[in-house]
Amino acid sequence: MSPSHPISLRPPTKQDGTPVWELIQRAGTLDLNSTYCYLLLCDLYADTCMVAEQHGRLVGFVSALLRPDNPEALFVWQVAVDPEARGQGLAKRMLTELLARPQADGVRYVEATIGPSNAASRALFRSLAKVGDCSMEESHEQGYGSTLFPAGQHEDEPLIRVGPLARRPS
Ligand SMILES: CC(=O)NCC[C@H](N)C(=O)O
Repeated sequence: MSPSHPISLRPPTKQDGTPVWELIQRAGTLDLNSTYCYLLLCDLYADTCMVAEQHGRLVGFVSALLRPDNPEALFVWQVAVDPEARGQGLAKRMLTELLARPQADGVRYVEATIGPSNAASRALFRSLAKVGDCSMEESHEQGYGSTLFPAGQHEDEPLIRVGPLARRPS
């Protein structure tokens, strides 16, 4: 896709569920969840999810939720960019715009689990920490170790925590 076509961002709707599933397949770097899971995220968690469209085609997706045990923490589940839309800062743009939503007003920490093979995501969160002038911590204890997955099926997913983010002026 030529970079000349503008990319627009918006909250998802349930109609995006299958195109998101197809995007995650194309991205090839994330756990492919069920179509139902993406339908549910796009429908019930739209306030903290984002889709990116270019020329009518889905090229980016972020799924996230406010942690039930700590509403000040936004847990970012997946960040996906279509291979043809990479190199334009789209992942950072989606995350930044997600954090700018009113629903994210109380967010002080951004969390995610990132495996060693997902260098792009790790760099994204390191960049978020730099822009936010805050720290990025990593915890294997609070993440999801490979032993929690079926034997040999998954790499470690240590928890990454960026924050504290500055409070936005009300
Ligand atoms: C931030 C991010 O994309 N994490 C991925 C977690 C996990 N491997 C998944 O794909 O759901």
